[in-house]
Amino acid sequence: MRKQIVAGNWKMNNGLAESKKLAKQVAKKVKKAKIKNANVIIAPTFVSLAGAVKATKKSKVKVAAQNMHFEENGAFTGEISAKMLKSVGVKTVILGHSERREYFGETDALLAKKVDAALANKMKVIFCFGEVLADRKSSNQEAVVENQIKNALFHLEASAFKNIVLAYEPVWAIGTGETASPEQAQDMHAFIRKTLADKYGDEVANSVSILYGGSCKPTNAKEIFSKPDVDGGLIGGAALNADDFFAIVNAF
Ligand SMILES: O=C[C@H](O)COP(=O)(O)O
Repeated sequence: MRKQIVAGNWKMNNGLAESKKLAKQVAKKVKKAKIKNANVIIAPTFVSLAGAVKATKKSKVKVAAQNMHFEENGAFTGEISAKMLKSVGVKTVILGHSERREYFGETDALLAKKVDAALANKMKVIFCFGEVLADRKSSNQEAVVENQIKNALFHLEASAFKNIVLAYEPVWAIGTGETASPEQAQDMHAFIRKTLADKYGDEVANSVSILYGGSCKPTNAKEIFSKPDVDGGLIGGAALNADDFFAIVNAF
């Protein structure tokens, strides 16, 4: 059975104290509710990772980074490597978020290198992709998504997918309040699974969790998560409030 996952991407929000507080609140709620069927992940900024790891130590909540560099160390001012993330207890990293692609020029080729570095360091990857509004309007969304996946991931062996979670995030739905409809999400997730199956076979395709991201809220999560190929969510704004985030976790 595929893992059901709800991951909160805190983006550039919260200092250390707020991050520790929110991490503790999430951990407490997950523990109290004895959540078994959903894997819960939070992704604070780099400066709060160690604090969040400590704050969630006795819970099942995992901590992820929002980005990393593909090199181990060296003259890369402002960057953080996989080994550094692991040194503070972080074993999961979000790669390919549309904000990284748009504002920091991250390309599929660069992302392929980051994915390789994360996997070589035995980290888990939440790999994001998705089309912009113009692609959707021109019915080009499947071709765009297929290329993003192929370019960054299809050099990998099938076994690598044990450590990869995919996150489909239509850019037009991120932070806009405009969610993809459950049907749009399902159609795309089924297409993504077929793309994987064509290359790696059904066993791999059916084992990879595919998350939906983009204005996912307590009010719409249940309907989106009820679709057969949607295995959870990558949550932005609603992950900054413990009650809202937990309501989404509880949507399973
Ligand atoms: O990584 C999370 C996504 O960008 C979704 O953000 P949002 O829930 O604020 O739309």
